[in-house]
Amino acid sequence: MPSTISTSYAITTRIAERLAESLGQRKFAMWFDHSARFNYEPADRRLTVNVPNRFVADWIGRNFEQDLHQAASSEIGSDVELNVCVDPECFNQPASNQQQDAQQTQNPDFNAPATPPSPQFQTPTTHTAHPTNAAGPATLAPNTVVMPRPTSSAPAYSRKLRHALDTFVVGPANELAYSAATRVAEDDATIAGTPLFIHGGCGLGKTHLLQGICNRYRTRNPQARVHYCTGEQFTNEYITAVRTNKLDQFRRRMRQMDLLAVDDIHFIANKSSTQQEFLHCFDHIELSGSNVVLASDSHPKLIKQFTEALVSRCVRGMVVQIHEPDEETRIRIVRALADRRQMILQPSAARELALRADGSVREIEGLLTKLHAFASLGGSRSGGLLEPVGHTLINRLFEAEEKTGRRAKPVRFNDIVDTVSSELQIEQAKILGTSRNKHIVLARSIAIYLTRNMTSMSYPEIATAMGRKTHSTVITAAQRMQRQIDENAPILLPSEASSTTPKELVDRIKRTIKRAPIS
Ligand SMILES: Nc1ncnc2c1ncn2[C@@H]1O[C@H](COP(=O)(O)OP(=O)(O)OP(=O)(O)O)[C@@H](O)[C@H]1O
Repeated sequence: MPSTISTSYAITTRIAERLAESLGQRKFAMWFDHSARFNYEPADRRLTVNVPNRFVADWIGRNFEQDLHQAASSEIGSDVELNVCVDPECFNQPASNQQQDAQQTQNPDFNAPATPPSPQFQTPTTHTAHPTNAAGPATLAPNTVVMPRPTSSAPAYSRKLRHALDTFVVGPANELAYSAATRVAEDDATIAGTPLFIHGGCGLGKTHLLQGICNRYRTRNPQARVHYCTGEQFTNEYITAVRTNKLDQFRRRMRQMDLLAVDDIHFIANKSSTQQEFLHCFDHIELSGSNVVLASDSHPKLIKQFTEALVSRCVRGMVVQIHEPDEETRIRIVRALADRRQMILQPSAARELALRADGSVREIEGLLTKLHAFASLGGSRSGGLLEPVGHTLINRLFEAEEKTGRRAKPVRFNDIVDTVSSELQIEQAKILGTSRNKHIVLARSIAIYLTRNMTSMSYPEIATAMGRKTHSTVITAAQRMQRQIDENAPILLPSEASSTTPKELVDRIKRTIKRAPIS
């Protein structure tokens, strides 16, 4: 059994337990025990609740959305996407089919070349009121409804898209993406029919922008047909349509959209038939002057197994990247996210958190959730209630995280130079020196770029650490590295057998630095 399935199983069990605790056993038993099936997908931080009919979906959506969110985010440590899906079949499946079902999610495309639909879509799905271990026979536990099960149906009730453009904090790293998003959302006639492709690392706000676009578009055009889904949901909807002989309906619906937003579009990369379907849909929408907005973790040209046709459609529109936010933006993001949780942070605490949290905004979110819990656990009334959270509490949180090994100590300049030196097999003295050899210059630029991104050091401080009198060369090096990452032209290093790209190289070194044992 793939470990992700058992992990997901364990997580959904705990989420259900938390939910039962917060709702009370009676309410939980009434609405979830026999009529809900949970599936958590860690990669997407998405919790799907499968229910047998629309009535239950609506009820759960209206009455328990907050509790579900609360239960899931306290378990995961950050907010999750929540879907409530009607899937009657899910409640007819014998328990023995569950493992098969779970394994079949690993199948990348339901109708990979020239094969009939895979059994995934012929096998009836399972229901049991109790948690079932995907690895073996059902184990019964009262009042818990958990079963890791893939989502194979389109969400019938998708909770209201929660992100708005107004709550997006804009800074140099994301202003281009934000401005493009605003133009699409406001139906700017000069870009009608021009697709928008937003790409960037994990947790940097792509979903936020896509949902924000849909929400604003809908507010401005209440009659408009707007559809937001992930690449995975698009795939599932398509597969379901094929399986149920409703392909025509699916096509009509998708192709008539005024705005189609597909998040994590890379999900369809290795699925040839889904890609083809999406391409036709894309063409129809574009030709009618409507809008397609896509998001992915990479530039379209770098998504492996994207067909040439799809890449060309994507790149002829607006392709914009979101970068990791700079220090000032991060501080504003910390404040905005704290506001969302009704937490009051002292200014120095917001700064401290912004400096110590990792690159992604999701990381900041996770820390705020923990901070909130930490404050309550400590018996303090701060952390969202009455007293502002200060520096001390944040230091205590980080100390606790370091002790339990959940967080490495802050990265230091020397750690970075050390790692760059051993990864690229270039002596530290050379990295800190003035040689213009192109590989040494690259190593130096990477070290500077990562120091700027992974530590709180300012450019003048980095210059001093590098033994430079002024910081202008340090800024140039960081900018050059950013340019190389954006262009991402392959490079061949003497220390490597095959070529790599600057992004891959920088990400790899970053991961090594993060994995380094706490010294
Ligand atoms: N600039 C920002 N302003 C306010 N909130 C932000 C910003 N960037 C990210 N966030 C918040 O951080 C969280 C993660 O963002 P989001 O889910 O949009 O990231 P993502 O780029 O789609 O990540 P992934 O690729 O992992 O799906 C969300 O709660 C989002 O609201």
